[in-house]
Amino acid sequence: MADELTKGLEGVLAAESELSSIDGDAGRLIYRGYDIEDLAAEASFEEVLFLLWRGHLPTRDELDEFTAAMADERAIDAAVLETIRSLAAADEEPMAAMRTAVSMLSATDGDADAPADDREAARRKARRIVAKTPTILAAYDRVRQGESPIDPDPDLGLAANFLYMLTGEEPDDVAAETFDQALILHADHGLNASTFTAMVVGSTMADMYAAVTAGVGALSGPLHGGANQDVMEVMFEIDESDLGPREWVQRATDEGRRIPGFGHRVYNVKDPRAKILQARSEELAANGDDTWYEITTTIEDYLSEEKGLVEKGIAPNVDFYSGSVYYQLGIPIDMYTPIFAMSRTGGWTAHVLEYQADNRLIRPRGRYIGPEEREYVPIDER
Ligand SMILES: CC(=O)SCCNC(=O)CCNC(=O)[C@H](O)C(C)(C)COP(=O)(O)OP(=O)(O)OC[C@H]1O[C@@H](n2cnc3c(N)ncnc32)[C@H](O)[C@@H]1OP(=O)(O)O
Ligand SMILES: O=C([O-])CC(=O)C(=O)O
Repeated sequence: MADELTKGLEGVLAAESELSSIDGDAGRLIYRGYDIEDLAAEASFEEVLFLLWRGHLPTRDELDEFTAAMADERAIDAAVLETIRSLAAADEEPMAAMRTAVSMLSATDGDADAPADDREAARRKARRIVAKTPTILAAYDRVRQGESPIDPDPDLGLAANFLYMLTGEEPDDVAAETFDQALILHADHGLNASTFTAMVVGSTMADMYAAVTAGVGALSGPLHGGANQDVMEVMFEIDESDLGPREWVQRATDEGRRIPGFGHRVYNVKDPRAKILQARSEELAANGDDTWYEITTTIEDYLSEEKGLVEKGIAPNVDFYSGSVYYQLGIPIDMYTPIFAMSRTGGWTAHVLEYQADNRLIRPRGRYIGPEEREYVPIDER
């Protein structure tokens, strides 16, 4: 047995998957063979979910049926709504509220008692989780602002319906398309930390709710999904500072501060999703306030030209430009990571379904470096 320790499991091959592939040197991401750029330009989030779960792009009829079935599952139980109210009253972080509410969904799932190897029941649970998560998040945001939750509109796609439930107004085409594209871009990304977490839980043949709840927890950290909110916080800090963006980043990097939204375990070049989100951010800025777009590009230019970080492979990741896109869509900052999670539920569930179909318990080992042998001393003699 190899005894080499690979800290952070970097580069360790732990599973085979047909779902997504990343070329970290070329900056390329594909879902089941389709380039992310094509999917972002042409597909809808529902089409991508269908692709991830079923393995092929849907026909028009398949997509219509699938979209309607997803829309049918959007409503959440009154007890879940009650819990959302209590969490909002306690001023819980939205990611923590999401974690609790997603876990609670199993209580009213008609398939809750199905064994984990019931593949069809697992698929239905996956669909329900992805359909209900936007309803949970929109309700949470409204309730904490003293507003009533808005019932889902089955005539709207998942992305547009989320914005509608969040704001009470049907989004215009630009907002709906931009948001749909953001969901596509975040849906899957190989064995990232939260997907791997969900897979580890799934590999015990625990159910889909257990796996996704664990995934939400893993995504919440600032080294992973939490970075998109931190990017926006940095931009506010810069906007309020006496320093310009270049001077601010210079000081921050001189102090050894990590710049959120930069660096990635797999990409050695700019993340292809960051390029697409940058273009959307630029478009939105051209028709509104360009403050945030300007700050992000200035930071990127500085880190590239002055620090050579981008050339060293510490380049913008997906979180760097999503913040300014969401901000320009009027979405509250602490909802950015939950939105990431809302999209990634698609990837988590797809990986759990795929892994469980040919399951083996995931159980690595750790090297023990504690004392070899010590004599137990009774408590009163210590
Ligand atoms: C959706 C996602 O999860 S994408 C990632 C979102 N997270 C962020 O944006 C947070 C900021 N980025 C980071 O902390 C890291 O780049 C991670 C966690 C994403 C990747 O981490 P790892 O692959 O473990 O790289 P590691 O932490 O070992 O960093 C390697 C080197 O790059 C430097 N580095 C990495 N990220 C950054 C950054 N954002 N700013 C400045 N320097 C950085 C490190 O200081 C380190 O330098 P050193 O070798 O001189 O000590
Ligand atoms: O892949 C990773 O390590 C991080 C991640 O989830 C992403 O970039 O979407």
